[in-house]
Amino acid sequence: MRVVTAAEMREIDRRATEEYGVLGLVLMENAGLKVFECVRRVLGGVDGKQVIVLAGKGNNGGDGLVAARHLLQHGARVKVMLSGEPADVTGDAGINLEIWKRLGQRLYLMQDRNAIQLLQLALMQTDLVVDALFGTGFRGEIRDRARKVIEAVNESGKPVVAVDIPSGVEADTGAVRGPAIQATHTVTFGLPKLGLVLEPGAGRTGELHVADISLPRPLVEAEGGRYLLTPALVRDWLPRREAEAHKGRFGHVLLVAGSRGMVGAAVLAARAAALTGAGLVTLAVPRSIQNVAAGFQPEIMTLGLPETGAGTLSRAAREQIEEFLPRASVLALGPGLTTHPETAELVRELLPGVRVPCVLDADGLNAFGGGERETDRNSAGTPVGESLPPGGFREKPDLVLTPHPGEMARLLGLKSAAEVQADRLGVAERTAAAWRCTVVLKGARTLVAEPGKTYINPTGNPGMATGGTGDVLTGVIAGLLAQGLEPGPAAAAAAFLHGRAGDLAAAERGQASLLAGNLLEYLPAAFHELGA
Ligand SMILES: NC(=O)C1=CN([C@@H]2O[C@H](COP(=O)(O)OP(=O)(O)OC[C@H]3O[C@@H](n4cnc5c(N)ncnc54)[C@H](O)[C@@H]3O)[C@@H](O)[C@H]2O)[C@H](O)CC1
Ligand SMILES: [K+]
Repeated sequence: MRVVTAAEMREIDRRATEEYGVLGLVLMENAGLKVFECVRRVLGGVDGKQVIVLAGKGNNGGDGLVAARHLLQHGARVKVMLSGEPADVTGDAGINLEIWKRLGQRLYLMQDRNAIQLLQLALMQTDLVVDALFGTGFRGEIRDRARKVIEAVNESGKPVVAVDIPSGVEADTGAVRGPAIQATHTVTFGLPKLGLVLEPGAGRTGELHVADISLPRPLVEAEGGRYLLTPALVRDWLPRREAEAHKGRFGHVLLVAGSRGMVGAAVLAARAAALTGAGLVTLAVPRSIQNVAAGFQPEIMTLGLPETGAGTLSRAAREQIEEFLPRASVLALGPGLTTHPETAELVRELLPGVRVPCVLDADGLNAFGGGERETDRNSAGTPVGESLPPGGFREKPDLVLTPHPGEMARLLGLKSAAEVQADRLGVAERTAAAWRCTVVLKGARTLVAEPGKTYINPTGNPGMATGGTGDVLTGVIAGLLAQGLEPGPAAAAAAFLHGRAGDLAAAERGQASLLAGNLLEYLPAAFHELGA
C-alpha cells in the first residue's frame, strides 16, 4: 500500500478539487462520516452514548465537527471542545462549525479558565474521545492548553479514535516531540501518512483504518514513492513452484561467513537460506570450523577455506571463492567474519569481481566503513549521503546492503547510530539513490530502499533485538535472490517474512526468550501463511 507525506496528500487533494471537481467540502463530509462509522463500530452503536470531540482550528477539526454532527444525528450525546477562537475556524471547517451552531449545539472552548477541569469530569463519563485537534498540518511540538488536554485524554484510558493521524505525531516523520494522543484507532483518509507507519508515530496509531473519501482512483493509485509491505504485496513476489520444478531452478547460494568464535552466525544464515527455498546452499568458512559448521544441517554443503592465525578467513581464500563463484547464483558475504584486517582486505578485494547478486552484511559492510566524510553533511550537520560509493560497490545494481544503524553510520562516515536514527528514511533513500544499490536499514520498522522506491516493514518485535537475527535475515534475502527475485522485492519480502517469523515466535515464547534460532523454526509458518 502506498504511503504519502503531508505534501503529497495535499497535492492529491488539490488535484481532486481542481482537476476532477471533487469539492473540499465533499471530502470533509466523507472524512467525518468515515470517522463516525468507525466510532459506531467501536462502541457497537452510538445511541445514548457519550462522546467528546476535540477539534482544532484547521481542517482536521472540520472533519471532527462533521463526525460530531453524525454522532448527534444518531442519538449520541456529544461535547465538542474547540482549541482556539471560533473566529479562526474558516473555510470548509468554518462552514461545519456554523452548522454545529445552527443545530443549537454548545461549543466548549479550550482556553476557558476551567476548561481542563471540565474536560477531566467529562472524560470520566465519556464512552469515547474523537481526536481532531491536529492533522497533517501539524509540525513540531504541542504546547500550552492542548498539551494539558492531550495528557488528560491519555490518562483517562478511554478509547480514542484519531482523525487522520493522532495529534502530536508529525505526518512526514512519525516524530513525537512532545505530548501526543495515544489512539486506539486511527481513521486516515485516502492513503496512510508516513507518520502512521514509522516509529514512534506508528506506536500511537492503534488500529489503522484507511478510509475512501471519494478521492479519484487515478490519484490514489499512482505508482512510486513509499510502500507499506502487506501480505498481498509480498505474496505476489514469492516464487511459485511448478509441478516439474527441479533444484537447479531455485538457485545456488554461496555464503562466505564465520570465524573461529562465530560459527553460529554462519550456520544461522546458511540454514535460513535453505529454509527459504534456495535449491542449493554452500557455506564457505575457515577450514578449522568446517566440520563443526557441517554438523548442523545435512542439506548444507560446506567449503573449508584458508584462514589467519586468529581463525578468520585469510586473503588466500580469494582464489577458491572465485573458482567457486561461476557455480553460484548469489553471494552472501559477511556474517561472523570479524573485523580482522586481513579478512576485511579479502572482502574488499573480492567484491569488485563478483558478477552475481550479492548480499553484504555485518563485517562484510564494516570492511568498507570509512572515516568521516565531511562532504556528506549539510550545514545543519545532517547526513545527506551524496558521497561516492565505496570502490567495490560501483556498477553493482544487484548489491543488497543490510546495515543496522551503527553499521550504516560507519559506512557513511557518521559519528553515531543516533544520526542515522534521526532520519532513517532520508539516510536509507539517499544512500540507495547515490550508490545505486538496495539498502536494508534494520531496526524497528526496517526500511528497504532501492533507487526511487522504498518499502516499510510493519512486522517484527523488540524480542528480535538479539544476536543472530540479522544473520537469519541475510540468509532469507540470499535465498530469495537465488530464486530470481529482484533485489528490492527480495530484501523487502525477506524483511517481512523474517519479522513475521519473529512475531509468531514471540506469540508462543514471549519476547524475552526469543532467540535467532527460533526464527528458523517459525520461518516455514511465515511462508506458509502467504501460500508458499
Ligand atoms: N484528503 C484528505 O486527506 C483530506 C484531509 N482533510 C483534513 O485536513 C487535515 C489537514 O488540515 P490543515 O488545515 O492543513 O491542518 P490541521 O488541521 O492539521 O491544522 C493544523 C493547524 O495547527 C497549526 N499548527 C501546526 N503545528 C502546530 C504546533 N506545533 N502547535 C500549534 N499549532 C500548530 C497550523 O498552523 C494549523 O493551523 C487532514 O489531516 C485531514 O484531517 C480534509 O478535511 C478532507 C480531505
Ligand atoms: K488528529
